[in-house]
Amino acid sequence: MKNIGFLGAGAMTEAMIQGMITKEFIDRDRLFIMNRSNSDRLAELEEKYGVRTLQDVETLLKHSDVIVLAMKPVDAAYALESMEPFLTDQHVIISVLAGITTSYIEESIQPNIPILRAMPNTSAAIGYSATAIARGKYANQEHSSFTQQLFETIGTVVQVREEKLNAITGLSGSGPAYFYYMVECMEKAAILNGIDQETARHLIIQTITGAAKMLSETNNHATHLRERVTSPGGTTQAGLTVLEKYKYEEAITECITEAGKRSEELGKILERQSHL
Ligand SMILES: NC(=O)C1=CN([C@@H]2O[C@H](COP(=O)(O)OP(=O)(O)OC[C@H]3O[C@@H](n4cnc5c(N)ncnc54)[C@H](O)[C@@H]3O)[C@@H](O)[C@H]2O)C=CC1
Ligand SMILES: O=C(O)[C@@H]1CCC=N1
Repeated sequence: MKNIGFLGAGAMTEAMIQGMITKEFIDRDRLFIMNRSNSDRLAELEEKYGVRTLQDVETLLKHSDVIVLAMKPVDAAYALESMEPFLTDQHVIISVLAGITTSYIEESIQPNIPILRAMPNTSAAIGYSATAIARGKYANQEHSSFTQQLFETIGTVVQVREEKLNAITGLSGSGPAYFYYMVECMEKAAILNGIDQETARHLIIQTITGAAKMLSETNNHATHLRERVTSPGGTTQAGLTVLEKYKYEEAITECITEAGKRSEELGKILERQSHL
């Protein structure tokens, strides 16, 4: 059994540890978390999940076989630099950082350390992440399998080629936020139309959950399911016509494309800074 150390105690780390603990993938005392500065946050995670928290990178690396990079992409260069003196050929690194390539990480640290890049999402907290993983050049099948097993404790996993990961980040890494935004808009619209917030919230959540389950459990295509809701000349058609008028498809396409481009940009910014 391996020990897992997290650098970064933010939203994504919390979602991952919550999922792993709930699914009993690993004993709590095999999880080590460190943060750059916020000791209140570490105390909060320790209290909530019974995980072990640490203040310095040397101790974290000493205790961990697998290191999960979970700071903001902009903080990655400093994090890698601080890890470098304490890394050994026994470590495996898993990065969930948007946009940061495995080759950037490989070049920043001593050679031959296996790097896996993963893009989960925050639904990891309840075991519903959609995670995509790719391996860097020093990672082998065994490393991929371990990483897959790890992320399967917090949802589903697909293995992809690394060049797909920026687009996937825009799609499913950021994806939950698009649905939350839609729910926010639907709640506001419901209230505007005289429905109280509590009733609206219940109806919307059940509707979105039902639609997701129809997609996954009936295996029908979204187009077919949409058509079955849409009676000719009925209410749905009236609503969808407005979405078309406001270029809904174009908005969604641009949203996912831009998010993916931003992922690529985040990686490039760091690479440029490192070459300065
Ligand atoms: N939030 C999300 O939905 C997802 C986030 N990600 C990726 O996960 C990473 C973390 O995202 P969040 O948790 O949302 O960010 P966050 O801002 O909530 O947390 C990042 C944490 O890392 C800490 N940190 C910074 N430098 C550090 C260092 N050198 N050593 C240790 N800790 C350090 C910060 O103090 C902060 O608490 C990002 O790179 C993001 O691209 C990936 C998938 C989904
Ligand atoms: O917004 C972000 O940059 C991160 C990456 C995917 C989801 N959240």
